[in-house]
Amino acid sequence: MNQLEIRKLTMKFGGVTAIDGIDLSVAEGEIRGLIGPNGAGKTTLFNACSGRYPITSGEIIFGGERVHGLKPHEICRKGLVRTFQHVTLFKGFSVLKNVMVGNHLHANHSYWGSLLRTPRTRRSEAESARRAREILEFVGLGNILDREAAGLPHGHQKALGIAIALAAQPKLLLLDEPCAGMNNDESREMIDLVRRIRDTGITVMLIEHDMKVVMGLCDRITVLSFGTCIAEGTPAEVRENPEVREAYLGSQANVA
Ligand SMILES: Nc1ncnc2c1ncn2[C@@H]1O[C@H](COP(=O)(O)OP(=O)(O)OP(=O)(O)O)[C@@H](O)[C@H]1O
Repeated sequence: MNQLEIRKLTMKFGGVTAIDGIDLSVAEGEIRGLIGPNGAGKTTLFNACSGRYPITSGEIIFGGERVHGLKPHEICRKGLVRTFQHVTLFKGFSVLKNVMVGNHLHANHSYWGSLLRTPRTRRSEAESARRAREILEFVGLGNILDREAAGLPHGHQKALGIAIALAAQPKLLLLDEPCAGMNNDESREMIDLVRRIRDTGITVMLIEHDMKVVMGLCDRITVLSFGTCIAEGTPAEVRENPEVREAYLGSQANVA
């Protein structure tokens, strides 16, 4: 079943058409890659799906429900959760606290409960800490719970960004360049993490410029160019597609 259906989506910024009538569907349980030369519209598509920017026209259907027009936190609560290319952490907080803040979205305590620290709130906070530990264990940061987020190496910051997103209990996770700026070892760990996330039943759509990562990790790939979808298929199909090769000619990226 398709979990995400984007129909005739158009996104305009003043005179610039960043997305021009795109149709795209993502099946439950797949890892989908979104690639394309600089300025193709990839980030704009993520921003549209997550409610960051209002859409100009078209529809975004998630789990059978229209989500365009909803606020970012409402979309997030429905299970469509994104990470950012540049990790946004609460720098002064510990690793654990960062994930607990992410958890808060689904926490089961009221404003007054938080203020008065009622027994129910304390139970709920303990549960939130337990879940945060579990998620951090899962992403490989279980041994640095008390470290301050600001001082973490790049690979760990990226993993923490994903842990925060996982705390929001996604059904579909949008990952913006998960391997950007990583060395080979960090990239390998990230690829393994994305696969394990999918194995827990979460669908993944990711933007990534590193073709080795995209081709090795994704079940299917959608290729954007100048705001339109020029190809979609398995990594092998996309690699052989002449239009895709043409779109990348002259750019630094190589559809290896
Ligand atoms: N907030 C905005 N205001 C004006 N123009 C924008 C805005 N966001 C994106 N654009 C324009 O929309 C087009 C698509 O940009 P977008 O960032 O989505 O591309 P991209 O495929 O993510 O590129 P990159 O790989 O370089 O990140 C570009 O021409 C960009 O300048």
